Amino acid sequence: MGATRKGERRKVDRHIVLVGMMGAGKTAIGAELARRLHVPFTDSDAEIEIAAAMSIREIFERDGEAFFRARETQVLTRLLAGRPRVISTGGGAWIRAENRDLISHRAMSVWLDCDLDTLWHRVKQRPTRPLLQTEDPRGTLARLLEQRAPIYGLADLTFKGRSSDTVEASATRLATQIAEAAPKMLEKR
Ligand SMILES: Nc1ncnc2c1ncn2[C@@H]1O[C@H](COP(=O)(O)OP(=O)(O)O)[C@@H](O)[C@H]1O
Ligand SMILES: O=C(O)C1=C[C@@H](OP(=O)(O)O)[C@@H](O)[C@H](O)C1
Ligand SMILES: [Mg+2]
Repeated sequence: MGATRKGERRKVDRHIVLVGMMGAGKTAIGAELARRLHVPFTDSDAEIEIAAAMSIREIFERDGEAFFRARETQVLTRLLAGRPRVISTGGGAWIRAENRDLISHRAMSVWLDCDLDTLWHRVKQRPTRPLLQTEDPRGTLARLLEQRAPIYGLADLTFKGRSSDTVEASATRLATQIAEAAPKMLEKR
């Protein structure tokens, strides 16, 4: 059960899975959206880190990306089998066809679509993303965005981020957009 506003109880009968590029705000907006809908929130990267007792960066360094991707699919499988929640994925999760199939069966997928400048502004300070530890991280981000955008576009819903919005404002707008797109899923009790 959930509520978008005080006194407005809703039932959430499917997972909501956020996909999109690094820095799009999946982790930040996902947590806020879950609070609003009164459902649990899980970030798949955080789950992988807890299970491995290592940071994403350490996992990439020690075991490589292929190992990380296998753990990511395992974690998503487990989370999707549970009760409805908001799940924020890592930016590469939706790119794997196997994960898209898993997610599509059990969830509404939402692409947090953001322009390159906004993404870069948000990720450039933080050394936590191993894929951006390159000579030209902005160029890497641009290339990944170009390659991945058509695949993110396969998500059930596209949410256009605005650089001027706060996380809270984005979560409010996203909750409204989801309710409009899937009124049955967020039915008022
Ligand atoms: N409108 C906004 N939407 C999303 N994130 C925002 C916004 N404004 C500022 N931020 C900040 O940008 C960062 C987004 O990073 P994060 O949520 O980790 O993205 P992702 O999980 O998609 O890589 C966070 O630090 C968040 O607080
Ligand atoms: O785009 C990607 O392939 C990745 C995105 C990261 O998550 P965020 O999108 O939450 O930064 C994390 O899963 C890992 O560094 C790989
Ligand atoms: Mg994240």
